[in-house]
Amino acid sequence: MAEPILSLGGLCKSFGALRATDDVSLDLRPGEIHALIGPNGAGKSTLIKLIAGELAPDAGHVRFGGRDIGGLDTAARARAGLARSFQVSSVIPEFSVLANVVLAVQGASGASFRFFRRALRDPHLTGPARAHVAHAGLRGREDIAAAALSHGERRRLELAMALALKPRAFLLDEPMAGMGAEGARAMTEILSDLRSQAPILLVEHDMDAVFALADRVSVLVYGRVIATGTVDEIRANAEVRASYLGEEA
Ligand SMILES: Nc1ncnc2c1ncn2[C@@H]1O[C@H](COP(=O)(O)OP(=O)(O)OP(=O)(O)O)[C@@H](O)[C@H]1O
Repeated sequence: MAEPILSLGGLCKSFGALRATDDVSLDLRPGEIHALIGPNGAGKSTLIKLIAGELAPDAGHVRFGGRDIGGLDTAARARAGLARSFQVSSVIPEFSVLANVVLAVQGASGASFRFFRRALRDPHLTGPARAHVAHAGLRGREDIAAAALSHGERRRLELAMALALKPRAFLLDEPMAGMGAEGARAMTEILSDLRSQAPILLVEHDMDAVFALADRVSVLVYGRVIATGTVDEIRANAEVRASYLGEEA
């Protein structure tokens, strides 16, 4: 089996007396979508923050690309290839889709922003930017101002910008949130393709999307992983059904 890109071992985080993360160990392997599900307050967002470096664990480790990244701050983790999308966004609303992605490509290359007009004509920047736009499902929307995009398209733009960082793994916190059925279906297709670029740790409440996408699912309840398995295994798991999915699953 391929070496995991991301692995968590014995992670713990308490807020006062509350154990939000309780001895969590799981991993993310190349090419997969690993979904993290669980009831409200189960600790999903806390876990994502521990991985991204926004919170420090009380115990345990986060390994990424074969090394312990516990000592790295959020920015250093992002530079190392851990892409966290849909939370912080540097989209410039007045700029076109392509210009926003060109800026992201330019930023990722470490170049200065002074010659932005020239950047928009530089094929070394526009070539990759157009490819990221296409991968994120926005082909044909390159010249539209970001401000004019629908909510779902804006998320796709953020994905395109995240791709510019050449991520080695995605942490996606509720990418379907606030989308209608059509938007969620489109995003499901995009994420399905995206896993070939970099594996995805996906926190999502939309169970249709999770069951359609996930190669593996981990179920968090009260900060603990109560089960990890394929979609079929998770649907058949009596403890999961009792504590989370209910009988309709
Ligand atoms: N900064 C904080 N200080 C105190 N308690 C916190 C803090 N952040 C989270 N919690 C608590 O930790 C628990 C886990 O919260 P978390 O947001 O990680 O859950 P979640 O699974 O992401 O929930 P949801 O599905 O509703 O987004 C909750 O009981 C929450 O109230």
